[in-house]
Amino acid sequence: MNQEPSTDGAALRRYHDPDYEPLCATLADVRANIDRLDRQIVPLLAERGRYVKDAARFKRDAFQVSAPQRQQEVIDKVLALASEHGAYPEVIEACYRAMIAGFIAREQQDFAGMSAIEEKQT
Ligand SMILES: C=C(O[C@@H]1C=C(C(=O)O)C=C[C@H]1O)C(=O)O
Repeated sequence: MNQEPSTDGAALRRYHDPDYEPLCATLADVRANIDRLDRQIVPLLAERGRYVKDAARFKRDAFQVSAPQRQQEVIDKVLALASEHGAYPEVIEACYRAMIAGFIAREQQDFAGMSAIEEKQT
């Protein structure tokens, strides 16, 4: 029978690593911290999305909206940050690839609803 874990009981397992320092006494405490971080992460993603929207103003076509070279730069940059902060690199890469795909889909929609500004002749 599948059952969700108890949130208020004591730990049921331990890590073999003798240096592992537990963070929380209960799963409820773990989840309260995850919820606290999610409340910080989502507003940051909303702000990131507003900058992605603004980026569309500077582009000529769908290829420029996609900007694959910049995408790779972002992945490389966040993998370096992951290493600096001890984050799981495969999780960070998967999150960012999914996130950028979502942002580009939105940016393509935004782009389609814009009109070009006539360029001044010099
Ligand atoms: C925001 C941009 O547009 C797109 C979105 C990106 C992102 O979410 O980081 C990166 C490159 C582009 O695919 C940009 O060109 O900088």
